Amino acid sequence: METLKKHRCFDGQLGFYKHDSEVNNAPMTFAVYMPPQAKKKRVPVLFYLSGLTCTEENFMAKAGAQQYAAKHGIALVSMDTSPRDLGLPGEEDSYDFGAGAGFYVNATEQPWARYYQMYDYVVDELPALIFEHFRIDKDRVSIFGHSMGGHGALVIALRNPGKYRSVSAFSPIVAPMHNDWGTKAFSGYLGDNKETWKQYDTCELVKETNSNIPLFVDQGMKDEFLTDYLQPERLEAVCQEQNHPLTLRKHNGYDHSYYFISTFMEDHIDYHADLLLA
Ligand SMILES: N[C@@H](CCC(=O)N[C@@H](CSC=O)C(=O)NCC(=O)O)C(=O)O
Repeated sequence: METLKKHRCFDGQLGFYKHDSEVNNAPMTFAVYMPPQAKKKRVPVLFYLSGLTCTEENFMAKAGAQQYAAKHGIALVSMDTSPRDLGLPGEEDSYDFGAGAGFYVNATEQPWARYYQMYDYVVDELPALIFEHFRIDKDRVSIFGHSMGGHGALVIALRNPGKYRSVSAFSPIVAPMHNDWGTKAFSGYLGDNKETWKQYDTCELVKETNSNIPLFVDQGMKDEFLTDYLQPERLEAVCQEQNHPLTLRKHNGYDHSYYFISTFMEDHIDYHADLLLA
């Protein structure tokens, strides 16, 4: 693991790192914020999954989360949204597929399958690396994310009952099987058999999961992607039908940006802190 840069931040330390990912067969970058409490003891950790086009830095630079993580004594981890610079055909052609758009799936289609194993990366490989190198309590782990990363966080929590203490999302893509972002990604990474897509679709998983983990979601009602890509009404309907616990807060006037995310970041960190520090 190579340290790229470090910054003191709210009396803790924010570091940017690079390592050779075994599951992705490629170098990956990630960031870790260690709160001041970690100087003396192991701390819980909150993983953040970013949206389309993001690297690990968007969240650390724009979300304003470190001040709340420092207050509660929680570590934050963010990671790049895909491997990069692989030279694959089409890798850089669009913002919603290939580099910056891994969709947190394990690709099965060529040429992506060898490199785009982002589900396994987030669920297994990166946590193992983090637990080895940082003073973190591996039994107190939560997850959240934004947009494509909100989709990733919800899917990962629903598919891994007991692994995460809590999950939340800003403006998540809750039904990728039913919009152009999701169908483009899933057909490219997973192929045409839609049965294989269901394991990565939050609304489908709510019907099947053994997990009863509550879903905490914030959505801006002036979000430019609301109707065509985010479709929170689908999550509302399926959670009601399945009696799955959901808190969906709708915020008038807010868009899809990090201005929205930073506005409600304190609520999300407080929510996770309640469960991580219980
Ligand atoms: N049209 C834009 C789309 C990219 C975009 O809006 N990305 C969002 C996430 S969208 C869903 O996953 C984002 O978080 N951007 C980074 C940021 O710092 O705001 C484009 O072409 O870039």
